Order: sequence, then C-alpha cells, then structure tokens
Amino acid sequence: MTVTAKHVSRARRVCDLDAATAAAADFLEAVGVDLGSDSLRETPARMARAFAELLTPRDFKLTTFDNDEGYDELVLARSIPIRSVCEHHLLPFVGVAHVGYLPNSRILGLSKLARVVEMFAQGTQVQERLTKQVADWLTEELRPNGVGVVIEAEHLCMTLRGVQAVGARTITSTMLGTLRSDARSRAEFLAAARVGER
Ligand SMILES: Nc1nc2c(ncn2[C@@H]2O[C@H](COP(=O)(O)OP(=O)(O)OP(=O)(O)O)[C@@H](O)[C@H]2O)c(=O)[nH]1
Ligand SMILES: [Zn+2]
Repeated sequence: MTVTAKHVSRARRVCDLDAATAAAADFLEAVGVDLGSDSLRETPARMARAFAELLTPRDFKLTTFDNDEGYDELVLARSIPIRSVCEHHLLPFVGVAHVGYLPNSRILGLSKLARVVEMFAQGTQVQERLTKQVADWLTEELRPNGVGVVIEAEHLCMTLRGVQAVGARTITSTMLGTLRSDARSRAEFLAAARVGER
C-alpha cells in the first residue's frame, strides 16, 4: 500500500495581536463598555487572542492511501462538529458537517475528513461557501467517484440578535460526481447522513 502525506495550509494574513488589542479596547469603549474594572481590564487582549484563534486556519497533514481493496462504496463521517464565524457580523455559527465520498484509486485517512472541515471553517465564512469548498477540495485531492457534504448550523447572528429566530438551523449541501448524478447513490448518502438527527 502506498501512503502519501503532504502538508496542507490555507493562505492567511499576519495577525498583529498588539494592534488587535488596542483596536478591541477602542471598539469596546465606543460601544459603551467601561473597561475600568479589574475583571474587564484584560478583556481587549483576551478578545484579540480569541478572534486570532477563531480566524486563523489550522494546517494539517493530509494522508492518503492506495485503495488496494478496491473499496467502492460510500465512506461517510457524520456529525463532525463545526464552528466558524459569519463574515457579516463576526458572530459564530456552530453545528455539524456530514462528509462522504465514493472512493476511486485513493482513500483518505479518516480523521482528515474532519481536518479539512476545520481548515475551511476557521476564518470568516458563509455556510454555502464552506460547504462547497470542502466538497471541491476533496474532489481535487482524491479524484473520487463522488463527494457529498451537508452542513447543519445555527447562526448566532440570526438566533441571538436581529430576527432572534431561536432554534433555527440552516442546512446546506453540495453533491458532486455520482452522488449528484445518480439518484440511488444520493439517496443512500442522505439516508446515512441522517440530516436533522443528532
Ligand atoms: N447566505 C448566508 N447568509 C448569511 C450567513 N451568515 C449570515 N448571513 C446573513 O447575512 C445577512 C446580512 O444581511 P444585512 O441585512 O446586511 O445585515 P443585518 O442588517 O444585520 O440583517 P439582520 O440579521 O436581518 O438584522 C443576514 O441576512 C444574515 O442572516 C451565511 O452563512 N450564508
Ligand atoms: Zn451573521
């Protein structure tokens, strides 16, 4: 079995924590938060570190294997936790991703299905783009017979504030290859993903 591994990373800009801390202090003052008390004094620096953590994509090692056994049925990781930040309000959206593929000549180390979701989730995002990026990336890297990605998420910008649609969840999906063109494969994927169930 041939194993290949390579380092995968997304482009990013340099994060200046000192500048972010000063800006966070200005921002909090401007929205009326009094930073004078002991418990709030460090808040701008914490806020800067927290956003740096949420917005910086994490690299990972992509490991793939030869599909020696010729396994050609669905491989699906369901309920992969996701957390991301909506690019309109900078508020989190959280939920789960169900990611599957129909192997061709290469199979993916299983944990990498969760790693790729995490890599694209980290940063500012919209759910539709995140869904498609994961599917396109798997297609590019594995040349599989099909890829399916479903994301179910709660956007705090629409549940905590604004319209306050408490409990609303948004479902997005991208199906490619056989999972898009063949109704039976697609139905099998959706049945295994059990969208809406925990
Ligand atoms: N399509 C899409 N929209 C998103 C996502 N995350 C947040 N949004 C939406 O982005 C939109 C931004 O719209 P605006 O009208 O400019 O923002 P707003 O005035 O704060 O809107 P309200 O949330 O309705 O108060 C809102 O409708 C959000 O619900 C996402 O992942 N995908
Ligand atoms: Zn938002």
